[in-house]
Amino acid sequence: MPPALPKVQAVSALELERDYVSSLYALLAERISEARAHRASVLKTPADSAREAYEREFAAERLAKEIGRLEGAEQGLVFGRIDRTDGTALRIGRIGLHTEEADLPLLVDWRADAARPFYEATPVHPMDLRRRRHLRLEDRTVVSVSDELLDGTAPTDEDVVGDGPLTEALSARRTGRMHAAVATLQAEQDEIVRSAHRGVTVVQGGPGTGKTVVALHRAAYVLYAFPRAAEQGVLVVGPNSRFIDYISQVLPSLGENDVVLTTCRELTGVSVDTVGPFDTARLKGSSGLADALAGLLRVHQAPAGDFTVRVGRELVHLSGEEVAMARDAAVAAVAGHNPARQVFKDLLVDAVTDTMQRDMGDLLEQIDADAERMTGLDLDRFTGAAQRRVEGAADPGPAHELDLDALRAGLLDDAGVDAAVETLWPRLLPGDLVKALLTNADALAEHLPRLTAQERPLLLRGPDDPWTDADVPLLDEAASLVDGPPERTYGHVVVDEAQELTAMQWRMIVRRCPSRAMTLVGDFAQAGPVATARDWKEALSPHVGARFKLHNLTVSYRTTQEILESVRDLLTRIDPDQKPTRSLRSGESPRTVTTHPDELVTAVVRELRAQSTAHPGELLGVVCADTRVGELTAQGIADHARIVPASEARGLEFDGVVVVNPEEIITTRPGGERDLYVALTRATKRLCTITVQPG
Ligand SMILES: Nc1ncnc2c1ncn2[C@@H]1O[C@H](COP(=O)(O)OP(=O)(O)OP(=O)(O)O)[C@@H](O)[C@H]1O
Repeated sequence: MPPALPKVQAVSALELERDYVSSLYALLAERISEARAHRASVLKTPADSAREAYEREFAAERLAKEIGRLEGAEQGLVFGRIDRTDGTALRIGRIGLHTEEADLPLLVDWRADAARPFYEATPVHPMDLRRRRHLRLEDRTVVSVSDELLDGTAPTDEDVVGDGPLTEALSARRTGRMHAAVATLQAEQDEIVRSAHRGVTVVQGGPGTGKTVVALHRAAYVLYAFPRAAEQGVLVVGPNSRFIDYISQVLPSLGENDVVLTTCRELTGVSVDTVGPFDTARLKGSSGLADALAGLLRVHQAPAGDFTVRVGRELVHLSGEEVAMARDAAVAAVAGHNPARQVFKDLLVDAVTDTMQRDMGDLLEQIDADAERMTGLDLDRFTGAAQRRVEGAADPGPAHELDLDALRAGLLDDAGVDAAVETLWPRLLPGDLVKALLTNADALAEHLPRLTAQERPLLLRGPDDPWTDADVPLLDEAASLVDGPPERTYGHVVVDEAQELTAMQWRMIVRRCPSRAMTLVGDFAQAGPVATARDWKEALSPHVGARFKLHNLTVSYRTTQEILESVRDLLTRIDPDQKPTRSLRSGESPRTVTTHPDELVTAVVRELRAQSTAHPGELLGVVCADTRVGELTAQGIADHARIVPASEARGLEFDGVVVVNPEEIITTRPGGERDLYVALTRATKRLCTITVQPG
């Protein structure tokens, strides 16, 4: 018989918390209806001018965001409570809630400084806490509480010392969508999330060590704690749309809807749906392509030569030196070929008017001098005095002065001048620049001299070939060279699975983050075949030198100890320097099933059936070689589990995973052992590998 007392304690603590939490929900509902009413009244206000209409829209949009923020926080609104040794208590939740009457907030936002001890206090450093309490809610009701006593005192009637909430969170069933870990963020994660460091933060760690958790909570923290960065916006970049979908609910559930979540492919708005061969993609990812595009651009910026333009009946000539001066000044004045073209044109027109003025002056002086020589009269004085007598006007100045402003304006509008400028400095489209490089073997040879003769043809394409994935960063590079820096930049950029980025993709990302405030998380042991860097230094040094702060996460919250052990040899092969990760969890030993090639699908179905019968409701994933997806889908595997091509498995997780034909995963893409390592580390509970025995 369990002792009666703890049960009574638990019920009373639970009821106490239930009352408090329901009053918080009532307050939240009030805030939401206030915001809705406010928005409705703003929208009803008549606007007498365009400006007023704009202001009204702006206010309504701000209120819509506020409503979204409040609604987003509804699920699991409150999850913690800290009791200080001075007897005061604070409730910790997804957002803060205050009333004017109360001195202390009724609910403290998890990112507020006051909430820090909830994450960081330990029995060794209790941070003036007596107790940390976790609340678990279902819908809007507290269903359990669990306390940790931190000051060494013995539990009293009001404490409920139970199973760790982290263990509970980790063993919960997966849903196919990532959830916020805000209630159980661990101290080593919290330290990174809450760091005051504004530069580049790098987080590395093995599979399941919470890198994505840290990245997303960091994004939410930045929005809360760094108002300038928040104002400029936060961008989160992930490896593919499947992953973006997987993480898409985390930030809204933390009350943050204002983050742009995207992939490199979608960042530019160029639409592509073709993936090129790996060798080509890897070459296109190298930074040499940026130099090549810049080099090729210079060919289109008055590389040499003089400039002659017809003005009326005159031909005006500028020397090669004058043209070069205008070119250098234009390039220095403004970023982007097309904007600089305008400056170049202005400078040429200035030079033309100067030349005309000079020539005209010379000509008139020559006429004056000839006339004086012949007549002995000072013609300037003579004509000036005569004119004054006629008009009664003041001295109009030297007779040879031109109306320079009118001349300049006329030249800027002149089609002939524009055509002459166009031959020296043509207007360009970004795609034209990329095509000019990739469709021309001579341009490739000239601008990519370091590539071997075998490599260069891999880059050649036909003028009408569709753009591929690997062309997107080239088009983006070309856009920045041609039109100047991107219009939309961000105050903070978060990159997940950052090991996947090529040098050209890094350039794309960094270009959008002028402040270089970034949180980058990844694991180079999981790098795919196109990744160009082998470590953070190589990836980041072109952009920030050695100025980045590196954190290591060493505890896996996903993968069981047994699974980690089963991939240890593989890890040593693909990344011998990587420190082994330890897991908080243990579970079943991974299993291997061997089957005949013709029986592969049957074996997969049998395994999935067995798993779903033994563990109903659990989320199952089948990871296979990309080339195998079609067959498994056609055979109805998707009725039992999610089918994930190995190339898109990074970052995802399932309760149970079936890895289909590891040999095939290894051989389908270059560096396939890394794909296999990723595939084998996706399960939270159960891993089964189905191998094929030839013949
Ligand atoms: N503090 C935490 N509380 C609860 N769950 C956590 C915590 N930290 C991590 N997890 C869970 O552990 C799992 C793995 O976390 P996450 O996906 O962030 O790891 P990762 O390092 O990004 O993995 P990968 O290298 O495979 O991309 C997720 O289900 C996540 O929710």
